[in-house]
Amino acid sequence: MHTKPYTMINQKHLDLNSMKELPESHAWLSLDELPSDSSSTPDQVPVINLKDPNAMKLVGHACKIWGVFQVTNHGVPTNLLEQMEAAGRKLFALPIQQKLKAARSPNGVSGYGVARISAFFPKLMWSEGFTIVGSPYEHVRKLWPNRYNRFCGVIEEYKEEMNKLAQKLMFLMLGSLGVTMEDVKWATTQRSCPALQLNSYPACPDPDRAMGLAAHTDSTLLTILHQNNTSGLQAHKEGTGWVTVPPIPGALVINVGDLLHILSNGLYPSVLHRAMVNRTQHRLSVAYLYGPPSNVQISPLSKLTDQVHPPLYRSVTWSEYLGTKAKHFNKALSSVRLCAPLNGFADANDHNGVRVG
Ligand SMILES: C=C1C[C@]23C[C@H]1CC[C@H]2[C@@]12CCC[C@@](C)(C(=O)O1)[C@H]2[C@@H]3C(=O)O
Ligand SMILES: O=C(O)CCC(=O)C(=O)O
Ligand SMILES: [Fe+2]
Repeated sequence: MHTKPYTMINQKHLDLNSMKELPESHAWLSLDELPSDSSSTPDQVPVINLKDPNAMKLVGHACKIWGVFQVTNHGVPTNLLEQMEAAGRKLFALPIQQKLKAARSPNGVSGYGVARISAFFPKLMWSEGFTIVGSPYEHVRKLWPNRYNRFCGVIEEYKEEMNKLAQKLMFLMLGSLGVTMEDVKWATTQRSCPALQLNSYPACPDPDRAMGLAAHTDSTLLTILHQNNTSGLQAHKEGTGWVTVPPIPGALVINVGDLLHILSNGLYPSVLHRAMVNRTQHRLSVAYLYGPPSNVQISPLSKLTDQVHPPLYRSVTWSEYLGTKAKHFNKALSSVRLCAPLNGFADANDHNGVRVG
């Protein structure tokens, strides 16, 4: 058999860490399509100190205008963030054959694999991921048959801390809309079933033509993202375009997801975001995807609707919505929409298709 120019394990699982040039399967832009200049913008994603007495108002404003913001003084210990990052680094440093032992099955959610949204794009993304829903043990044991306890311990502790922060953020986000936690009983009484998504973006030989993770919105109520000290995350703002969300040591990025978009009757739009790659640095991120308990019906809060402001979305459960997202991807939100927007335009999320650059 002749030697291939890169390590191909199977069609979708190339060992990106060992590639010296960008294969066509991963080239999103051809050389003559490169954007000429990404003009810099003074518009910056808000950074909010959660100990600020004004935090609730600031969070509400950021959710309305951006759908994304960073938080400091969030209460998650820095050393836990470091431990989580180190654990992710160790996982992705394993040989590809080892990682594939914990591969996500075609219909499964947990495990190692390419971005789930890959199915909607003609090109592959320059990233690998590891998803954990529920207990991490089953999959992690396949990676380290004898030494899985430490990794799983970090995961459990991380989920615990992130859950506390997610509750605090829900309190601030809803509070800013004049909604109390009593109005949303499930938020305090039932436990949610969050997902943890570890993302790895190896250094890329041709970063201008590659895509780390294509533009998408999260299906969640909110997502808490930790990124290592390498930039790559970009958020889309109406009227401005793509804005880089710079890593700030110790800070966490908060995204508004589709379910909060629905719950807030469109007042807090879910943010379109993507991850770019670079030539020299390995980028890592860990997303805590927070949703409601899986079978609770989520619909626009009655406090936010009246005759002038009718509910814009029908009710859905998180599990139903994840199914809709898996099928319709960027059309999922508009597929549960009840009435057309007054201004006649489509949902802000309708245009996050194959466009890059
Ligand atoms: C609980 C969730 C939320 C998922 C699906 C499932 C597990 C992994 C999540 C992500 C993580 C990466 C982006 C996304 C778009 C993806 O492809 O997988 C997310 C998706 C969603 O927010 O819809
Ligand atoms: O790596 C990033 O910064 C983005 C990750 C992300 O959007 C996700 O996991 O949903
Ligand atoms: Fe995301």
